[in-house]
Amino acid sequence: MLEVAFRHRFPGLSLDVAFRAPGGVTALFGPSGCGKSTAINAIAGLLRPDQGRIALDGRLLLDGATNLSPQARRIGCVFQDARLFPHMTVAANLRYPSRWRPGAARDFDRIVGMLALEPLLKRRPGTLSGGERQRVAIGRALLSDPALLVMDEPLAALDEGRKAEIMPWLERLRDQIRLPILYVSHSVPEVLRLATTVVLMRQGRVSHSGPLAEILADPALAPQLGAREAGALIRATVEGREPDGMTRVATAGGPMLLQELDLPPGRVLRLRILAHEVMLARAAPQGLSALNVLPVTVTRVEGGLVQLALGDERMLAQVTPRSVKALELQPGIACHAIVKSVSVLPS
Ligand SMILES: Nc1ncnc2c1ncn2[C@@H]1O[C@H](COP(=O)(O)OP(=O)(O)OP(=O)(O)O)[C@@H](O)[C@H]1O
Repeated sequence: MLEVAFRHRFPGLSLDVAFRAPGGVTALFGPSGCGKSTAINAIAGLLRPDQGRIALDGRLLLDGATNLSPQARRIGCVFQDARLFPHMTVAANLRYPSRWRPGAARDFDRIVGMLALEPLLKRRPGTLSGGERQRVAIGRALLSDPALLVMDEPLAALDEGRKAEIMPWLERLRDQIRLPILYVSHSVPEVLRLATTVVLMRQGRVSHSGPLAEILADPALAPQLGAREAGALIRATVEGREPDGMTRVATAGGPMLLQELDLPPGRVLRLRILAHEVMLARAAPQGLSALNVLPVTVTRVEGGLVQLALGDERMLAQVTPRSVKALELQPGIACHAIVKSVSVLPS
């Protein structure tokens, strides 16, 4: 568990940042200039805030009397620009952290294998692609034997192809190494794929934080995430294949049909249902082409965004203010959510 609380004043911005990051991937999300990099720098020991307390797994990194050096904090950093040493080979870059952490050398082969760095070892950073450089930067951060990895927009400088190349490595870090990661991003798709917890920042402050699914299903937070991205993430379990090839899944609100998925029964998935792909009806609709109609109860209405309870999960529907009135949508009203399209994310 990372515990962060600090204040710092820059000429144009006063920061007052407080949050906790449990295990898994915590995404620090917010508009440009809100203070995300400053928070990362304070945690990594690259900036001393005016005041504050930062602790990692109960180990004090910073308070009025303590200010551990970046090396002593056991935090591996990966930035947007890989920040490799240009005059050193990839192997020498990777071995660099073992100067102050001799134990890290033991993990060299394992991490080189995991990130498929073997073919790059003799090359210099200038000869690598952006994606390869980031993979080396991730390897170097892991070889410092960190207790936490902080990544400040590690994919921002890469094109879509290179991003797609790196993403599975990040998922492996999360799922196989189980290293806690603090991940700064502007990108909702990245956050959706990687994060377990989200910390939303605005103008130097944390406005909200919580589990990813909870943050996504909060209609009041949709403007901060981007209106087009408003929508929920719900769990589903593959049940089986229908005779026409469609896949039947179980959700908290009952069964749903998805396009053909080559996945065995029992596999757990996450379904991304965008608010503008959901229509609401007070009576059970008949003669619809949409396949998925789920019984839901309205839990909140914020403007045109309606939060719905689907069993113990929450989803969102985007409707017009006129429909809110016409359907008399208010908390407690039972209705039917017609889901026009769903995208499937791995669990
Ligand atoms: N060393 C500094 N001196 C003065 N102001 C600074 C300094 N570092 C950052 N700032 C200011 O503090 C604010 C927060 O910057 P920060 O880099 O933390 O934002 P950010 O959320 O990471 O932005 P981005 O997403 O664009 O990287 C900005 O207004 C920035 O100009």
